[in-house]
Order: sequence, then C-alpha cells, then structure tokens
Amino acid sequence: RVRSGTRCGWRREAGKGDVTVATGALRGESLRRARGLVRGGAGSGGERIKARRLLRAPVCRLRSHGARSLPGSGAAAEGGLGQLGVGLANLLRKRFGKDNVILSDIRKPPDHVFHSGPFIYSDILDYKNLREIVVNNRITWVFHYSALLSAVGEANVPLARAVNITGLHNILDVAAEHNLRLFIPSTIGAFGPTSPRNPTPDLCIQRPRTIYGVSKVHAELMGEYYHHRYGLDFRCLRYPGIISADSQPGGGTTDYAVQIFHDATKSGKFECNLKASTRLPMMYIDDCLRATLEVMEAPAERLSMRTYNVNAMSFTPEELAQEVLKHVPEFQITYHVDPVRQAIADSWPMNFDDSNARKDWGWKHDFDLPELVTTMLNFHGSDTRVAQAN
Ligand SMILES: NC(=O)C1=CN([C@@H]2O[C@H](COP(=O)(O)OP(=O)(O)OC[C@H]3O[C@@H](n4cnc5c(N)ncnc54)[C@H](O)[C@@H]3O)[C@@H](O)[C@H]2O)C=CC1
Ligand SMILES: CC(=O)[C@H](N)C(=O)O
Repeated sequence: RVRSGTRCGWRREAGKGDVTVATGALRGESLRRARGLVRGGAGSGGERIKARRLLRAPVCRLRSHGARSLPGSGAAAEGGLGQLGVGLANLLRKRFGKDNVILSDIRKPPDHVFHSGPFIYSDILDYKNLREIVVNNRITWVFHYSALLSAVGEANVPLARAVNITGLHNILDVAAEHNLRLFIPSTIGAFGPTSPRNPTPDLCIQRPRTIYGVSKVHAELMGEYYHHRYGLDFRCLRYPGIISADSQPGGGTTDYAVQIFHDATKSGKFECNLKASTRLPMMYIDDCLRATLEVMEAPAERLSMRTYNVNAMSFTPEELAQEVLKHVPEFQITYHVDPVRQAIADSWPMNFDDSNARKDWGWKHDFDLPELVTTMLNFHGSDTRVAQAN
C-alpha cells in the first residue's frame, strides 16, 4: 500500500482531495478517482479528522522531485514480510519514494525492514480493519500477498482455507467497495495432474490437488468475476517458483531451489527434497517483481486477459546442480525425497507458456539459468566472505 499527501493544492483541501495511493504515486485518472472517492465525504467528521491526522503523519508526503509519477504503480501488499513482499516494497520505494509505500503483515518486521519505510499491522482476516486502512489512508491500489504456500498449506488446511480464501473474499470486497486496483498473484500450483504440463498454456483445465492450488484457482475466477460484474480492476500473474537470495521461502514445493545456493556456499553440500529429474518452471525474484509492476502499469486496453502465466526458465535439480558445479567444483548434491512435495511437484507444470503476456504487455524475462546461478552464488559468496572476514 502507498499513501501520499501532496503539498500542492491538495493539502489545502485536506480531507477532501489528498491522494492516498496503495501502491505508489498515482496521477491522472487514478488521482481524479481518488479525489472522487475522498470527496464523497466518506464517514463522520471524526473519521475525517483522524484521516487528516494520519495524513499529517510523517509518511504522507509525495516526493514531487525524484519520485516518478507514473499513473499507477506497485507497492508492497498484504503479507508483505514474506519472500516477495519486502523486495517489492524496496523496488517501489526506489521508484516512488520511501514514504509513499506502506508495508503490512501480522508479524513483527525485522529492524532493517521497519526502518526502510512505513509498516503497519494488517490481518487479512480482519475485514473491518482492512476497510479502515483503505479509508483512513485513501488507498487506491493493493497487492494481496498474504497466503499459505503449497507444502505448509497441506500441513494446515483449515488455516490455508481461511487465509487463502476468506482473506481473498475480504480483500475483493474492500477492493470493489473502494474501487481499488487489485493485484493477486497466482501460481504454477493453480494447475493439476489433468492440466497439460509441457507446456501449460494460460487457458486449460485446472484441477489442482492442493488447498493452495484450489484457493488460487478460486482467486483467479473470483477476481475475474468481480472484474466483469463490478468493473474491479483485477490483475493476476501466475508466478513460477521464485528464487531469491536475500529472503527466505515461505514453505513451498520449489523452496529447494532457494536453499541449494545457501548450502552450496556455506558447506558445499546440499540434500534435495525432490527427485533429480523433477522439472519445474522457475524465475529470479527481480524478474518476478518487475513483471508484477509492468502488468499493474499496463494500460487496461492492452490486457486481453486478467490472469497471465509468466515464465523465465524451467529446470530440474540435476540441471541446477550441474550449473552450480561450474562455480563450486567441490559441490555435492544428495537426494532425500519428501513424498508430499514430490507428489505436488509431479502434478504441476513442467514448462509454462507465457506467450500471451509477451504479446499483450511486452513481458520479457532477463534471468536464465546461468545468470540466476551466477547472481545467487555471488550474493551468498560475498555473504560468506564477509562472515569469514568478521
Ligand atoms: N514465492 C514463490 O515462489 C511464489 C509465491 N506466490 C504467491 O506470492 C505471494 C507472496 O508469496 P511469498 O512472499 O513467497 O509468501 P510467504 O509465505 O513467504 O509470505 C506470506 C506472508 O503472508 C503473511 N500472512 C499470513 N497470514 C496472514 C494474515 N492472516 N494476514 C496478513 N498476512 C498474513 C505471512 O506472515 C507472510 O509474511 C503469495 O500469495 C504466494 O501464493 C506465487 C507463486 C510463487
Ligand atoms: C510455486 C509456488 O507457488 C510456491 N513457491 C510453492 O512452491 O508453493
């Protein structure tokens, strides 16, 4: 979420026209819409006073210099303290100004995150609180990242159903009520054993066998229904397994592809919990976050769909290990297959067809397997050298 109050005419009309954006510096049509929203004089005098007090908080200053004022932009979302949310917030703060991005989660942020910009508590299951946050901060865009991923979801189906489905319903209703632009990520896990796997197109049968996949298909269908029925500006990307160096994965089936780099540089040994031949679509986090921003900033008329596959590469643990060996000759991989994760992986796509994203809004990945491995080992390697030096 991004909140901003501008110093120009807007501030003189505090409470009527200040722009609060959920995901960055909004201009033009989004700004007019936000003004319209606020000019509705929503809520009681007390709420407006509270809103003004919030807007006078140090966070709400739109950086007119330096900040790019692209119409629409991304920002960290609900569930922003996971593997992806902090990176998204950093990307947006670089582009739109530190104080214009609000990060939220139900966990306490680590120091470096807490001091990197505004952070608030927000539980996706607390519908009333979500509405208050949107109204008090004049939110117009939201990225909804809260979820339990595939393996942890199978270990706690009731909680996964609550967060991934009831939480989804809450944010959909708030988004429709307040005319928000809403991004919800889906996943390769939204496909199942009866989907075409090599490659998997955007439109095909989706009968996933995990609560995670079922909840994400539900999110895709509900988001598209709200778009067609209520005009909600819903946008969705099916992410592959995302690989990052400076954030831990959240308990999914593709987590091995993150852990291998840490272990390769720390001990030179890695025990893989998937079979050597398990092929899955994967993507480096920088490509993932850029794709997310690009689809959110794409003009609506470019979007022939509201849910797109995005892809970068597909590899097996064996292929990944071979690439690591080019940099770490002493590296050794062993296999101790986790039957739960293996069954999930065997039901997922092997290759992703993302031709619609490339055609409609110009999607293009930057990182292939060699670039990924070099980047990840450089990060961990420097980390190790610093630790050894200390
Ligand atoms: N990391 C990946 O490889 C992929 C991620 N995605 C999707 O991207 C989104 C973000 O993924 P990650 O950052 O990897 O997830 P993660 O599991 O690392 O983080 C999820 C965050 O949600 C928060 N959360 C849990 N319950 C909550 C609640 N009731 N209210 C608010 N927040 C709550 C957690 O505290 C956590 O910080 C998820 O929706 C996930 O399905 C999709 C495909 C691949
Ligand atoms: C691919 C995903 O959605 C996630 N990383 C998982 O493995 O659950």
